Amino acid sequence: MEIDKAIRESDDERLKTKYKNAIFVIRRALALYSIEEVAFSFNGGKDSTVLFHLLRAGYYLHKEDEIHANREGLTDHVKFPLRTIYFETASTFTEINSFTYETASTYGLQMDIIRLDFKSGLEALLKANPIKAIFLGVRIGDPTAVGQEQFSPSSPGWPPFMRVNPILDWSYRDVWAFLLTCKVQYCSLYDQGYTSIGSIHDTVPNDLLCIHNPKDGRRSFKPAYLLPDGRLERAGRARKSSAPASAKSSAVSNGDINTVDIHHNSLLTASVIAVGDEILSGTVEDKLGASLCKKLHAIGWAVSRISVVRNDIDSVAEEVERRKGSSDMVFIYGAVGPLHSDVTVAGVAKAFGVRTAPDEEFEEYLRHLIGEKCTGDRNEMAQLPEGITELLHHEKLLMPLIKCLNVIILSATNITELDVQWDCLVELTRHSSLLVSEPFASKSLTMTISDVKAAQPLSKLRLEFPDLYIGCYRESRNGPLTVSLQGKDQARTEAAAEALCKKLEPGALH
Ligand SMILES: Cc1cc2nc3c(=O)[nH]c(=O)nc-3n(C[C@H](O)[C@H](O)[C@H](O)COP(=O)(O)O)c2cc1C
Ligand SMILES: Nc1ncnc2c1ncn2[C@@H]1O[C@H](COP(=O)(O)OP(=O)(O)OP(=O)(O)O)[C@@H](O)[C@H]1O
Ligand SMILES: [Mg+2]
Repeated sequence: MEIDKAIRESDDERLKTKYKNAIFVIRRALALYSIEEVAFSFNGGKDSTVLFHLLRAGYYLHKEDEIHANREGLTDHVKFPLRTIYFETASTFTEINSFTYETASTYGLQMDIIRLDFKSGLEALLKANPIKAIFLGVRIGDPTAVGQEQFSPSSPGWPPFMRVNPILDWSYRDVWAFLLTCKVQYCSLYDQGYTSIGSIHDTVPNDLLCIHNPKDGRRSFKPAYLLPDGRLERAGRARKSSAPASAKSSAVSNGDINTVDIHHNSLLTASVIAVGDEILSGTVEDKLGASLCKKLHAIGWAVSRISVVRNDIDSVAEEVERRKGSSDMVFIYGAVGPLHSDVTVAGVAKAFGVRTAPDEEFEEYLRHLIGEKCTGDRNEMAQLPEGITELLHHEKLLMPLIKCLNVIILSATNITELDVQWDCLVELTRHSSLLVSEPFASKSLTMTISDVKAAQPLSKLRLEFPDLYIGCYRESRNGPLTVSLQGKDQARTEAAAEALCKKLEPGALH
């Protein structure tokens, strides 16, 4: 079997391991389900092309075992019997379409072309066929991989089947190592700078592969397998899902996968998460949370929640998962480092459903900082969430800041370190408008009247100024009551202060 032979003859040990594991998953599925009960979801993309050849190899090996044939007994051209499903839409690239059809004809695939959306199409397919498991070319780092394992039942609300993901743990580099080692055909778009292919409406060649010809000013693109950093595979794709709370996601073709075009007029919200058993036991007092709130407020951000969680991956993951969806930005600190209790980075990875993987760039920084003690694969600190991490460098920082989509991991352990990291962050994100927001216009009034007397005028004020935040606090039960008025419009805050003064009896204001 030519695929199996090509991998066996290769000296790429990593590829061999990935291949072996994927074949194991495929053979496991073929042992669990009959051929009529499995299907292969093929869309002509690079990942499904890899999966297709793995399935051919896996099926061949499975068959070989099943009939106890010697190698001569089975020819290389064992017919591929898996039902293959292709969801075709009007917005599919013609190159993808023709590659899919050509592959089907070359290998004699029994292909079902479905022209419905995924869910309805799968419902119809399952009604008409006894399918129990579907092979997919989903990889960790794909947005759709969140929470998936090699065998994952379909989501609630979807028709029931097992999703089988043999290449879930493959990296971008592994995919290209496989396609090139096995010398198999792939869709021509990948030779034109496309690195991940969606619909014609949301996909462009990856700018990181762009070459400018200085003579005629023309742009051309290098092939996909030359992309130096696989984490930027989706840089040619428009961002869709998981946009932060009030951020308007935008198509990105500038190579920065994490760029988010924040809508300036809306109120931006942040969550702050501290990680530390010692804070929860009262051994250590958390000062960073309050400082971060002050800093965020000063640049016009509203902090919607500050929480403290235990040094435990699941506790961190659970909190980050909740906050990353409800806030525009999440700031997390504590438990960053190489100790057993330093679980923040892993927790963030888990919240995004990605694994942690060694980051060469980060490792280089660590090497400078801690020298040779920091060795390749044993260096836990160099493991960062794969596919979603951006390192923010600043000359004043010994280590770059870690940004995972809308979560910023701060390594500061005290106020002085936090001040430095914060200033660098603000400076770094100034031009990308990441943190830019209208500052708050605030006004404070101190009143000497009782809460009972203040209640009614304040209630009325709230109805008149629903666009403002009206807060009250007192430093002691018998002391004065401070009313704070905050909004994004100076004139409105002034007007509210004036309106409140009018509502109060003379002398009530301090
Ligand atoms: C065979 C197959 C099975 C799928 N099963 C699920 C599922 O169980 N749950 C789910 O949320 N999405 C499921 N999807 C949808 C994908 O997760 C995802 O939305 C789609 O592949 C993304 O394509 P897009 O980037 O073009 O939107 C399935 C898709 C296919 C093709
Ligand atoms: N239109 C479709 N028809 C059939 N299967 C699909 C379709 N879209 C996605 N899939 C399944 O989902 C998997 C993941 O899709 P994804 O777009 O991430 O990968 P790909 O298309 O194979 O490669 P690329 O990342 O280069 O686009 C595919 O490998 C395939 O199994
Ligand atoms: Mg694709």
